[in-house]
Amino acid sequence: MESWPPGGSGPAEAGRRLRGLHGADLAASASLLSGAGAEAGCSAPAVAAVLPAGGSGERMGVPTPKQFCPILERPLISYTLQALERVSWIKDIVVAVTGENMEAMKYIIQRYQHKGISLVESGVTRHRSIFNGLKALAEDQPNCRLSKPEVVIIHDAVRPFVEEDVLFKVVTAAKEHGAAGAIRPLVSTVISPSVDGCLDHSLERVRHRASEMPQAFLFDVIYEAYQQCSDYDLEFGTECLHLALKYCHIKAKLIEGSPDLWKVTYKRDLYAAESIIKERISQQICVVMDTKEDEEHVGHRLKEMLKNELNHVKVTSGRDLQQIILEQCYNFVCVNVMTSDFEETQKLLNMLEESNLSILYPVVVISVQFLDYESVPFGQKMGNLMQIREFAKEVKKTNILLYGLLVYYPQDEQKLQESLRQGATIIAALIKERNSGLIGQLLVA
Ligand SMILES: Nc1ccn([C@@H]2O[C@H](COP(=O)(O)OP(=O)(O)OP(=O)(O)O)[C@@H](O)[C@H]2O)c(=O)n1
Ligand SMILES: O=C(CO)[C@H](O)[C@H](O)COP(=O)(O)O
Repeated sequence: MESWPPGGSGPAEAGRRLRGLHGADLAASASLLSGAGAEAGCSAPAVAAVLPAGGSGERMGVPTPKQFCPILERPLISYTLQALERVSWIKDIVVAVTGENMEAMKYIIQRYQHKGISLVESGVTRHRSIFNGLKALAEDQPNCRLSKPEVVIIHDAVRPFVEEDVLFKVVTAAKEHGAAGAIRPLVSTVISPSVDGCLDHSLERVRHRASEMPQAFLFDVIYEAYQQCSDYDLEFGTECLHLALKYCHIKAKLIEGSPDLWKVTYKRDLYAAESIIKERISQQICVVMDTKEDEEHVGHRLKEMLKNELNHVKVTSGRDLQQIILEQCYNFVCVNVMTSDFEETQKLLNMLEESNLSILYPVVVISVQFLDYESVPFGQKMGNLMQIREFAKEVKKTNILLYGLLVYYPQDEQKLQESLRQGATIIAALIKERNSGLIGQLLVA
């Protein structure tokens, strides 16, 4: 059985999971859930999640249902699954998809190595899809391989940025109150039009909230509500918390959620989601050198320049590459001062390929060479460096984006400073943009 509070597995995983959880919240919730014994790692409530993913995404206005739209070449739903499956105390995840998309969903699970996912057929409305997911978890179903959880999380497949802390809060609150859901302040005021298209009345914005996801329920409460509810509710309802109130008299606890919980609905939301993901995977850059670092070293100076250029980003040295890969750093700058080939870059690429790091996100590798006209003739240098195109094509197959950067290395200190600054700007742009159209290019600073 999983230990509670969450985060009881391997150190790297645990570190990742616990980010964003606050000690006081954890302690309070742990004791709330289980009485004494929080410090000893007491038993967790059995928690499962149901993800409705059977919609057609009409408002998105593209033929592909939005949950399958690619973001950095990976379907949106895979990000949501990733966010839920990394939470160790969620035992089962049930995804409701249309029969038509069942095979595509199976492929996504296999391709991105998702674990603990069960599929059920969705219904013609969101409520019906959720009900199908709940049925799969209920005890009274024949041939059911899933076990009935104490608490069930309901979360839209198209809300990829759900964090463990909000899941933890809704589950904890559901255990106490029977139901709980994330809310956000309203962005716009809600008004009611009359039949003639004129304003009937408007709501006082500060007194209302937008209901978001995730929501969590005692399983028996929400299952009972779905069993009791009318066809009208199943057809036109949009709020699970409302069903718990209407049919089980449960007043849901409302939990303040983060702005990233919004539901991907329109095309612009895909662009926003892509930007958030790019931003998140660009927070750490590992600089690998082909020589020992010292302060005067041109590679070291480039690294310092990079730190100045990206002052919110963690720039580390690649001394322990295995560890850095394990910590999920997605950006590598391979600085070649002593050599003018790709030996070091190739070693790094091999390690990355073996690690499978790039299964979920594109990994950027920038191979930096210095151009000193006085020691190596330009033509000879270029001849070597053009091989980068072939390497780049090869590693692109495993989702590694390889770029080349040639930094001019003049004797004049001021000019050198300028080309290092330019190099750092190019590196920052390549990492931020992750443009697969530019792979294999040799950019010059
Ligand atoms: N019959 C349906 C309809 C919706 N959903 C899911 O419910 C979530 C939230 O619904 P919504 O944003 O409305 O999705 P769509 O119905 O696909 O979008 P639209 O209303 O624009 O058509 C989505 O993950 C969607 O796939 C579902 O499982 N089954
Ligand atoms: O925001 C929500 C919480 O209640 C639901 O995600 C929303 O109601 C889904 O409804 P629709 O399918 O109409 O977008």
